[in-house]
Amino acid sequence: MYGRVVLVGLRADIGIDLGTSSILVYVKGKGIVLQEPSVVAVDQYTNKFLAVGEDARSMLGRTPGNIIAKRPMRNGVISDYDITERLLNYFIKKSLNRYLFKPRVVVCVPSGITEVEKRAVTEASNNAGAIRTYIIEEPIAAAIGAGIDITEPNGNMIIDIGGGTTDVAVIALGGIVVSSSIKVAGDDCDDAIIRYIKKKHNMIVGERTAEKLKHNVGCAYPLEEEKFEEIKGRNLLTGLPVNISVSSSEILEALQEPIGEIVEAVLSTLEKTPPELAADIACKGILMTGGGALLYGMDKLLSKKTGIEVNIAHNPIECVARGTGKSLAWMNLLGGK
Ligand SMILES: Nc1ncnc2c1ncn2[C@@H]1O[C@H](COP(=O)(O)OP(=O)(O)OP(=O)(O)O)[C@@H](O)[C@H]1O
Repeated sequence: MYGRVVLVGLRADIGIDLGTSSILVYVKGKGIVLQEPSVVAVDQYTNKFLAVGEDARSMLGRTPGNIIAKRPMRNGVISDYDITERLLNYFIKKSLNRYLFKPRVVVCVPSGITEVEKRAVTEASNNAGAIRTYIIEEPIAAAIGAGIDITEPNGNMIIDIGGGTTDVAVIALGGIVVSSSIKVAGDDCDDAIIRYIKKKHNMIVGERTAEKLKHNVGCAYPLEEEKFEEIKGRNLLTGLPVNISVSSSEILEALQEPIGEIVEAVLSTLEKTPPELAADIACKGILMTGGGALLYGMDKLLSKKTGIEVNIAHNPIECVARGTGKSLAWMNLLGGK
């Protein structure tokens, strides 16, 4: 589905969804050409990249002493500047095989990030090879990617649940009217599962096992039929490897805290929404994007708590990248640096 784009003699404009969990690259005229986990494996003595993306992800928690597999983005912002810059450079080169001019790049960032953090993203992108970098906020990109006409005067509510951040925003007339961005999302759900398994089963499991449990039997709302998943880990007391079976209702219990914070963010954003726009949202419903929207029952739970219909966008993981890509058409309005 994804492939390298050969562009010779053209300016290549690209949109990048620089996510905590994954990086998606959109090339103007081509669509999404690349989607990889935002993970790198680095030799800590030579500082050399040993693996990037999917190959590096499979090394998480399994590397020998001299290699570290890490995510350079944490909670939606750059936690390791140098690695992020090199990662961007790698993905820009990988998505554009040959081009004469340096690309103009639109990078999508969470709505809550500071001016200093925006500057860090812009610098990392420019140093990675962009001739000019434009910033777009995640809820706007998510809404465009989900096919919403953001310029209309009606209010639209978007909930984007990613790996590191959850962005909740009410959009009207092309701008964000009220929003809230919290550093609680999919990764916190994985951490909550790790803590729960440790406390309840005296067992240590890694990030990947926790994420697998979340994907396969995780839920935010009780399932009609209980599901089970076998997992492997290490017993805390004996230090020996063990297998256990974990049920969906256990994961439901484990996720209470992070899910509760996401629900709170949605309710507080609704409380701050001007009445006319709130009425539009009540009529049209709320739209969810991001990988976290795929957690079973998240839509049902939010619908129950808000009393408003909640829908999941088509292909929610790609929405932000698609919207970032579509915004390339009017990037001059974004005022890049
Ligand atoms: N089927 C699924 N069920 C539950 N969670 C899922 C599912 N598929 C993906 N996710 C979760 O979605 C999250 C990643 O979503 P996404 O790719 O939208 O985030 P991101 O853009 O990288 O992060 P951010 O926007 O916070 O920087 C991960 O936590 C992942 O585990």
